[in-house]
Amino acid sequence: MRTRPLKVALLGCGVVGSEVARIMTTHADDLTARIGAPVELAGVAVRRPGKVREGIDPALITTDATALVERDDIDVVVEVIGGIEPARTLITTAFAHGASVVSANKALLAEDGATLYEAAERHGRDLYFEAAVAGAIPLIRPLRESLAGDTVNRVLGIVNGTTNFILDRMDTAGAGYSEALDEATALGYAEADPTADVEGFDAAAKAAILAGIAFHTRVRLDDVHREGITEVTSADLASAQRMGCTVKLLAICERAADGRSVTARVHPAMIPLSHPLASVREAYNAVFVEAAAAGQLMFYGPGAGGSPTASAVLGDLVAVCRNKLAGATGPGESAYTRLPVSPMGDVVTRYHISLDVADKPGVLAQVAAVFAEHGVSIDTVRQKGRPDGDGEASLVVVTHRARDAALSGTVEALRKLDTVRGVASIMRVEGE
Ligand SMILES: NC(=O)C1=CN([C@@H]2O[C@H](COP(=O)(O)OP(=O)(O)OC[C@H]3O[C@@H](n4cnc5c(N)ncnc54)[C@H](OP(=O)(O)O)[C@@H]3O)[C@@H](O)[C@H]2O)C=CC1
Ligand SMILES: N[C@@H](CC=O)C(=O)O
Repeated sequence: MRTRPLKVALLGCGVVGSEVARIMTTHADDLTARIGAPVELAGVAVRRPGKVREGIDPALITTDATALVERDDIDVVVEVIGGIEPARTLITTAFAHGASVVSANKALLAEDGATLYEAAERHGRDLYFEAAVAGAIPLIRPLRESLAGDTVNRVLGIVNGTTNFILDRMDTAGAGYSEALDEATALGYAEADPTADVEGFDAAAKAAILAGIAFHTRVRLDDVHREGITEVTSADLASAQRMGCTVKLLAICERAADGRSVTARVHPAMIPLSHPLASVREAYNAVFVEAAAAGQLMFYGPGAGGSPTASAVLGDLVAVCRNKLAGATGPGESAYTRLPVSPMGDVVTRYHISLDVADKPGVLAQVAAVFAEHGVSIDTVRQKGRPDGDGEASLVVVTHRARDAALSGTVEALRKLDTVRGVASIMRVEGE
């Protein structure tokens, strides 16, 4: 057992960072035993130095994060500031000054992971980021290490706790959208700017990271088709219930059948209540991984919040410290293939479309003809006249599997029909 402690610089002491610091203190002996050397918190960089931070020696607090990562005695930098800058520069500076890095920063990894991977490799340091995807759930390491000998074909799941919490509250408790978002924010699930959650940016960043690692290629945030939950209404949830479904924000990353391209997308989708993802409640996440030899694997657990995320950070910290003592580094950048990312139009799935139409003879045939012209086959149709007798009816069409581009063409043509007064909602149907 080495007695000289490994020194850790903590960048950020908010929801996640404060829990990392707490566990480092309360579990110091266990961490020492697992690593083979003590770990010491050598400095904590924050924006507001005057804020009271329970359990943290005020002498460790600094607002000069750059000076902290430039210290030559720092062994590991834990970056839990978030955002692109200054996080990116601080991480690359840390590598240059001899430290390995543990980060929870999915936004940065999805935006510019290549720069970080390259800097880590050039300086012979570790970059670990288990906490960046799906909170406490071990997912990055299984993909990077356990499944390294297999071929992953699909990754599908719920990877954003905030939006799952909101949809769950709206669906099961009849809560309003804003009320549920406020609750998720108070519980520490939401990003500093919750737009990242509700508009799907956070899930898209995670999808980019997952697709990159799963398919050994490079997928950036801009490559991921993204739709958030801001347009999901209680009418959508009620419609889903009538179909024996619920609505979830899904991240879906797929390798094409010929193995020559990939797709990555994030959008709300209806899934049957019998599907395991339908019972993922509150801020929990769940991810299915389908691999050629392993078959289907499911990963489930708390997807957000200070303590679950700190668990993943601490797991990485132990691994990185062990590597450091062994004079080694863990698995690095795995983007050894260059698979193109296909556009959303190439995705094939099913759709649930709600239309407001004129309630008169021939309308159904007219609508059906538009679907047929675009090669989109209809599975079921449900028409309901309005009780207020305003001459309009609600028409719900569920399609068979079709290309997204064909569905977009269909909807565009439907909007041009005089008898179609409006397209109330379009939602993909997954998991059947
Ligand atoms: N919350 C969660 O459930 C999860 C979060 N993450 C990721 O973890 C990271 C941190 O998230 P979270 O803890 O929720 O965020 P918070 O906003 O709660 O904390 C951010 C921390 O960073 C500090 N900070 C911000 N800017 C600077 C700067 N320029 N220099 C020094 N310190 C700075 C803040 O200081 P101050 O305290 O003074 O304001 C604060 O302590 C993000 O990348 C997030 O995406 C990942 C998984 C789950
Ligand atoms: N805001 C994120 C936090 C964890 O990554 C979420 O809600 O999932």
